[in-house]
Amino acid sequence: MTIKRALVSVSNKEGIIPFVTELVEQGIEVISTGGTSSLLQQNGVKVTGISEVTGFPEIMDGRVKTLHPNIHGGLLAVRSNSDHMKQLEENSILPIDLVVVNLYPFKETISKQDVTFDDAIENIDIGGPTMLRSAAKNHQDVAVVVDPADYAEVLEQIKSEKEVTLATKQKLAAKVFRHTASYDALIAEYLTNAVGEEDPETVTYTFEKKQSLRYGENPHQKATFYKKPLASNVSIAEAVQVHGKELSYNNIKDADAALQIVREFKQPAAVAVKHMNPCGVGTGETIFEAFTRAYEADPTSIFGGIIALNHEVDKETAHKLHEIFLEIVIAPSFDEEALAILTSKKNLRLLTLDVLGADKQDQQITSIHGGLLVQDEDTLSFDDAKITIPTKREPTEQEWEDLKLAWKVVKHVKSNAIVLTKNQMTVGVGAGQMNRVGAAKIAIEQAGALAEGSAMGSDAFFPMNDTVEAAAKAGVTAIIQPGGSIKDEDSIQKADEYGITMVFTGVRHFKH
Ligand SMILES: NC(=O)c1ncn([C@@H]2O[C@H](COP(=O)(O)O)[C@@H](O)[C@H]2O)c1NC=O
Repeated sequence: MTIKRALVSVSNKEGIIPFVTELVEQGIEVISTGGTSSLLQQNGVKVTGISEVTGFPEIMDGRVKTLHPNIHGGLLAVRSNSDHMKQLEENSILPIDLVVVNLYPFKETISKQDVTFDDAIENIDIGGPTMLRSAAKNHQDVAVVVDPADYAEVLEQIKSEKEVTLATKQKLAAKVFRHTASYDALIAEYLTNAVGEEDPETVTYTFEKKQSLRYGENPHQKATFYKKPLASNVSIAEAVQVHGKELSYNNIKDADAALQIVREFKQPAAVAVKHMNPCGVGTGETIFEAFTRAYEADPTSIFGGIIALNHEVDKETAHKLHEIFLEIVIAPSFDEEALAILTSKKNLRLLTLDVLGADKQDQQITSIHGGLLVQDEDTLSFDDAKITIPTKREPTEQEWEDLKLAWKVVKHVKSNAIVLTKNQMTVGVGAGQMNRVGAAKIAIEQAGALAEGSAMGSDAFFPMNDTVEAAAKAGVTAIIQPGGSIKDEDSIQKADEYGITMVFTGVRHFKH
């Protein structure tokens, strides 16, 4: 169907002048609203003002300008329905065949630091989505363009065929409903937060495509990486890749895990992650010291690992990183020499991110088959107020340091989790076991001789005293765990028997 009349009303005016100029050159009548029409006319493009069509002025600061039967009748009439066409005629309404609309910048408005509630509300577009929806519903007869990136294709078709193909109109309509749904989702989220509704009856999250991925967890799985529209937290989605191969699906998940761990530390810290679990965590006076410890924690598992560091990478650290095969190094920055050293590895992915930036309390969304689970993120770290020491012996200063490290790390290890630490590094990590003593045995075995004099962290309480027994036999001298088992007394007695000091945190850190 030949395109004879178009309606153009855009907030993002990028590319609109040449596009509409060409539409007019194709003999199309263009109707336009206030700001859009002024811009076009100033640039010599002849358009019909919206009020000439509606017979109404634009009122209430633009709240009502296109919301009129002369517009929506022209958009919604089914051209093959003789009744619809008769009604158009009876009411002197002319059909509109092409709609070019993009919306008030709600996302950009709410991302401003000093945005007021009134400002946000005023940037909720009403007339725009209404036209988009009318046109998209009637896409068989009407072409609808919401994204300036589609101007070229639409123009090309109009120039060669005087119309837009049904296939393109269908594609554009689907894009419109994705767009309006996403637009409304952001408004819903903003208002839901504003009124403090914590358990809404429906959730409508929206995410924007960050990149297509070559494949998912395995090569036969398709995958895409989507990000939140507004960056509020320190996220791998906001990291800048300065070198190396494209990130893979597994890289993104592992880097996210590494980031969450390294953010636990203010002093220089390095984290090596494999398959979502830390295989080595080290802290130190310098980032070199920290990374050396993270490496020595488990020189085998770090191979092919993801490294997150919370301070700038210097030359010395870069040399050390360069010696190993790694997938990713993520840090706040790399100094010039470090960058020169690390970029000599063609495939090594280097990412920069303000690792220690501020985070908002966020929600964690996990998908299951047929549903979603939503919870607050586990942001609790060390809660001094809940700490008790039920054993006879209290930790020494050194033991406290080791215990705190074990507690910070074990929180990020898949349950059941046991972590052994000693002198600012992890020496054993037992992850994802179906029983706690099994996780302890793995951590102890990995630590070998380093288990002697180490501290043990457990993500949840000990249901029996067998883990304390295993720890004692390996030479562990201090334990930190939530407490709260009905058999706590057995574990306390066992610890006292071996002279082990035990700290109860009163907080559990399951991670499934
Ligand atoms: N209220 C209405 O009737 C209405 N009709 C179109 N708009 C929006 O007004 C904007 C364009 O305005 P202008 O052409 O005045 O710059 C577009 O983003 C469009 O989506 C409207 N504004 C908001 O609701």
